[in-house]
Amino acid sequence: MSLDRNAASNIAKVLTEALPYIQRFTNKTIVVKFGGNAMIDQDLKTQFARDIVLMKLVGMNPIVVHGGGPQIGDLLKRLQIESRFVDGMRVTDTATMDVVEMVLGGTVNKEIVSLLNTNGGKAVGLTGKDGGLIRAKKLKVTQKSPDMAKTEIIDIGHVGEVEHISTDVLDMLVNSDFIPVIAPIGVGPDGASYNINADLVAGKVAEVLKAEKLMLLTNIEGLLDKSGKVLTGLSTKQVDGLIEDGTIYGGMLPKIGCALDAVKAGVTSAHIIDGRVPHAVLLEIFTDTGVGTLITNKTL
Ligand SMILES: Nc1ncnc2c1ncn2[C@@H]1O[C@H](COP(=O)(O)OP(=O)(O)O)[C@@H](O)[C@H]1O
Ligand SMILES: CC(=O)N[C@@H](CCC(=O)OP(=O)(O)O)C(=O)O
Repeated sequence: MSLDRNAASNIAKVLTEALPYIQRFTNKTIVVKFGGNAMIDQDLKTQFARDIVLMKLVGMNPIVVHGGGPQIGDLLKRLQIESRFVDGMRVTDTATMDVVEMVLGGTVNKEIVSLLNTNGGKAVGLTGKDGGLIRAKKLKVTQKSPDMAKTEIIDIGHVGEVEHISTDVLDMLVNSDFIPVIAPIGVGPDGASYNINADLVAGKVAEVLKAEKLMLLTNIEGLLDKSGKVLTGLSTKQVDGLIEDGTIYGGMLPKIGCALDAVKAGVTSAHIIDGRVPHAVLLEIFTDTGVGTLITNKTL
């Protein structure tokens, strides 16, 4: 392919305009969570892969953590296994855990690895079991009793929370110019598998790697208020209020929770952005004001 002089000149202009942003983020770790809901369109997936490869080629260190909730849901349906969620977490019995491991560690992880590789990257896929990457323990979920008189612990099965992230395998891959692609499956001390919400894994990975940015790509413009306006720059107290009055519910609960935790733990900024927008990742990096919902320690 060869470009005419005008087109080449436009590209040169765009590239030089990108230079300050590239310099700002060179050698910085950027954790990108690719949500299952943002993963449904083939063109978007390819654009996502090209964005990540470009980030790597210009010297940033992208780490991909992926979800796959809708993809797990599809296979469960085909197998006629019922599924339900509590506070954004899938209740995971043993049969469901097998499906989760198959879909996240198998189909979805390998599809993203393959897309990154066919677009010029060097990606390696991992679950939390590989290299002891994610040590997990059972997540305890509490709920108010129907009469609201007491708080009860409810059992949602093989759902985990991150206890420890081992950076050894990630450091090794990043130092050899690989792009790690992480499926959110944790391992207990006895080798048991745990299903972990992908946002929570992305947040913890960003924390332990002291990432510059945590980007959570989803299927909505950002955190919205009741009238549908994108909210940004929120304090912890404001977020608590929005949870209490029901503005934040379901899958947005772990997302906002891990964004706040990551920033409190030293990640410079966390962003909830619309993965349905073409090149959402690059738009975030190359825009001063950012897109979607931004959380920084200035706002907490
Ligand atoms: N206040 C809110 N603003 C935006 N989305 C919200 C809000 N509260 C709940 N949600 C829901 O959270 C969803 C995003 O979470 P989820 O479906 O788990 O996405 P992902 O698969 O990307 O992790 C949105 O599509 C929306 O239905
Ligand atoms: C415990 C729990 O809910 N785990 C999630 C893991 C996948 C995920 O988080 O996928 P998204 O990012 O696409 O929602 C699940 O089973 O759906």
